[in-house]
Amino acid sequence: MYVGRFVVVAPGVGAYRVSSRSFPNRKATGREPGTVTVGPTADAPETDNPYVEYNCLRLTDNGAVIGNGSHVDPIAEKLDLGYPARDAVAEPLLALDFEKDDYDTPRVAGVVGVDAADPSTNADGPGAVIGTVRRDALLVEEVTEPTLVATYERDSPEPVDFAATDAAAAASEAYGMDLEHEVCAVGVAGDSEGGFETAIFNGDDE
Ligand SMILES: NC(=O)c1ncn([C@@H]2O[C@H](COP(=O)(O)O)[C@@H](O)[C@H]2O)c1NC=O
Repeated sequence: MYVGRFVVVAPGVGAYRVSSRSFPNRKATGREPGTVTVGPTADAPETDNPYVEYNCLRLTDNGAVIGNGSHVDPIAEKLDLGYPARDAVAEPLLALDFEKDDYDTPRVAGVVGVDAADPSTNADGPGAVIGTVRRDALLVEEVTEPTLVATYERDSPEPVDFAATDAAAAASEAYGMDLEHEVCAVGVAGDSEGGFETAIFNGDDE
């Protein structure tokens, strides 16, 4: 099955995977501390598609954000400002809406290390929030078990088997899920000092 990009979050751990039919020549790169960017590899054909290069992971003092586009940055900014995680996810998703491409591609996002409703406990974790905006819906919810939402087919949050508890395992487990056209994945998990660890998996031949 092809589901496109997807997020998995659970309390204290999360992963984001790029799967792509149209733009497979991409990788995830940690360009600066606390930020991971998806972008083209050196051999990728040029494109003017505005949706294929973006920050897919941002760490804040109030939670870690993952997602499939430019909404990741304003979600991180709102967490930094102390917004409840539910609102930090919902507002940018609603403002930016689904992508204006040939597929009305939904935006998907997850935050780990948060309380959904009370910003004063955001940094204490280990809660998680997942969200998506589609042409027909805005869905944002707190989760207590591993939950997946994808751009296509599996486009409402649903429980998923996900065993990883650290960042490296989360990235490789998401990359290895039996869903077509895997490209790269990132993982994030709370660490023992109240911060986050992150990992990137660009496939076995990186
Ligand atoms: N975030 C991404 O990595 C991403 N990659 C592709 N898209 C969009 O989704 C469309 C379909 O891409 P694909 O055939 O690879 O699933 C693309 O034309 C582009 O508008 C993306 N936008 C949202 O998922």
